[in-house]
Amino acid sequence: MLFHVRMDVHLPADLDPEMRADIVAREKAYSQELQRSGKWPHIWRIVGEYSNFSVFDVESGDELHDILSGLPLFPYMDIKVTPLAKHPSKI
Ligand SMILES: O=C(O)CC1=CCC(=O)O1
Repeated sequence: MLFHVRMDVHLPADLDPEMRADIVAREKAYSQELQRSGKWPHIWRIVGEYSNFSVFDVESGDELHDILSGLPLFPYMDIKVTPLAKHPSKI
């Protein structure tokens, strides 16, 4: 199943810089592992925002929920998930 996901990151301005760097580094490693596995085939920066558009290719909504809730940045994100289906005009 394919899901389109928008993630908006809201890190507190007063977050300790070392903690911030640690969370961002762990987020990158977590994300890149899922990209290598094929479960996270697209991630795009939204120009001018600390946000991304991503596409996930997973077995179920439950699997996606587990992946998203495991993101190190999850406590600092607003996330909007849109399930995708085949478009009838797609060639
Ligand atoms: O920077 C972001 O958009 C948040 C994020 C998700 C995966 C990642 O590596 O960074």
